[in-house]
Amino acid sequence: MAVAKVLTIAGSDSGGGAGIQADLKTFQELDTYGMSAITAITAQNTLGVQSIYPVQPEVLREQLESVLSDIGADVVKTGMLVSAEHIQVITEMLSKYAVKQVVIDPVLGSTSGSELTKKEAISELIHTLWPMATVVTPNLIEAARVLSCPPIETVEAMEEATYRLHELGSANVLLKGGHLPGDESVDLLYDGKTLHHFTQKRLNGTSTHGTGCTFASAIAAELAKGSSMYDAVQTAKTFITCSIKEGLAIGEGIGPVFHSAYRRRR
Ligand SMILES: Nc1ncnc2c1ncn2[C@@H]1O[C@H](COP(=O)(O)OP(=O)(O)OP(=O)(O)O)[C@@H](O)[C@H]1O
Ligand SMILES: Cc1ncc(COP(=O)(O)O)c(N)n1
Repeated sequence: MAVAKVLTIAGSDSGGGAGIQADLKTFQELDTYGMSAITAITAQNTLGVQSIYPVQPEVLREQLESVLSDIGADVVKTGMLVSAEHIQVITEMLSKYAVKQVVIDPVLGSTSGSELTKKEAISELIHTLWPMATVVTPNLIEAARVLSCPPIETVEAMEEATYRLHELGSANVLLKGGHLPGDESVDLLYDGKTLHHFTQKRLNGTSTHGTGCTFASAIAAELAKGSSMYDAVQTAKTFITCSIKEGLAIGEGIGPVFHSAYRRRR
């Protein structure tokens, strides 16, 4: 049986809501074959990130070499990148194996406030990996940090930021508005020509741990199956909206989204 293959390069979240675990669950729910290369092991739960143990860049390189030299990937998706050295390994391996589609979720920190990618690595990310992306999926905080601009708090400021982010060289920009003040969550997709708005009434669910990882992974899975960028984002939007609506009230802190909710929807 032919199957679309998706590789995530990200950190492990022991709590299972974000990172590698969220990515693999999402790939599976969308009928693709998921693989992983781990950048760091985090001890993490719904209350926050207790500790972070980066893997050596060489260990990351070996995982990528093993997977890409044998199985290959229709799409590679990245999350927590840790450091400039890890980013250098990733760009080198994506070039070596001529990976055609790359989804970059520029995870800089966790919602609970822990730094997941070092500040000094942002410039490496922007100058090397970012221009290789089929699509980048920053949230509003990440976008403001990458652009060194004031907080993005309106749809107009989001539009302006999207145009500026596109100048950094990715084929598409998907700016996520989950943190936008107001009663709508607006995401913008820009391919250098057309700007699309994906608007969703803000859901009140409090189990939102892993929304960003899950959303980017759903886009990656749909692209791997051959969808256009617009259709991939449309399906990913439905996937994340269902997952937030059915978010899980587990743990003492911010619960995870429910990755099976899209499959179980009526
Ligand atoms: N309360 C909400 N209601 C509806 N959609 C939401 C809500 N929060 C996030 N989303 C959607 O979830 C997706 C992820 O967006 P968000 O801006 O939360 O990413 P993120 O900040 O990277 O996620 P994370 O919280 O995992 O770090 C986007 O499509 C966004 O519109
Ligand atoms: C390993 C890993 N990757 C990404 C996130 C971001 O997810 P969130 O912002 O929902 O905490 C995380 N907490 N942990």
